[in-house]
Amino acid sequence: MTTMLNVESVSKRFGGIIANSDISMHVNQGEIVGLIGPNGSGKTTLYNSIVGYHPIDSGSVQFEGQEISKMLVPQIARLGLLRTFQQTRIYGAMTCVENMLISVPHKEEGIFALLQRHPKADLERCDELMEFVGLYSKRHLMAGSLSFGQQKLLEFAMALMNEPKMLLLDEPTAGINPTLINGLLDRLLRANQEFGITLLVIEHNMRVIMNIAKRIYCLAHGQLLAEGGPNEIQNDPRVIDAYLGAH
Ligand SMILES: Nc1ncnc2c1ncn2[C@@H]1O[C@H](COP(=O)(O)OP(=O)(O)OP(=O)(O)O)[C@@H](O)[C@H]1O
Repeated sequence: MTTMLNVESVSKRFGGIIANSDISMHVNQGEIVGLIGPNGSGKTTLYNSIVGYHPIDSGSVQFEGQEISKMLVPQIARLGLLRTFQQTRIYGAMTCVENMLISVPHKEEGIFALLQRHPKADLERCDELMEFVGLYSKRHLMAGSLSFGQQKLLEFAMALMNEPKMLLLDEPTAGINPTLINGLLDRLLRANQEFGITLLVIEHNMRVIMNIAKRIYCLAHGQLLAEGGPNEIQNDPRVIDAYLGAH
């Protein structure tokens, strides 16, 4: 198995708060791996450290064997490693198609040039992905008129526009109704199987993460608490304690 993402002894503090302490983990090519932990355990900080949102204090992050811990977000994105956010980041006053088109970082062109030019390949890919996430009939509607769950699907499609090799998803199902959750889960699995995209998924919904991830890492108080298969993790007394202790 080829290691796609390798995180070695990563630490990050904010003033007196140790958000990540000596975290090591890896994700193999083609895997879906879960990242869980109570609120404030350091999951989002770890994502930000991986994709270059802030410098890490110590440790190493490698993507496909290349050290990326000193690189900036756009450089890392160009290598094919992207993250999504807990809160959707779409422009409500633009159509779904326009949101899709501006999500592709184009050759230093301004947003207006990009919207006028509509590269054909991008438009075709946009249509395919709108179909893929089930939003084709809504593609010319303002993104702000979509339900929250549909906006999450749009955001997922926007990430796919960049043809990532690996996506870090931050609570993809948060705030979505159960019917749409199943639809989103199905899309995540298909993106993994059909497009070959490796996934690391932060998720508070245990049913979801236990269903899609083959391996799960659990953080608590900024440290790696446990790693294992869904059953192992579900029955690990340290994980149970961390969650019970957090409520
Ligand atoms: N920019 C920042 N400045 C100061 N403290 C921060 C910053 N970002 C995160 N922290 C702190 O680091 C710790 C870990 O936070 P983080 O957001 O990574 O946890 P999380 O596991 O993602 O939580 P949640 O599940 O609630 O999103 C928390 O104590 C948080 O307050």
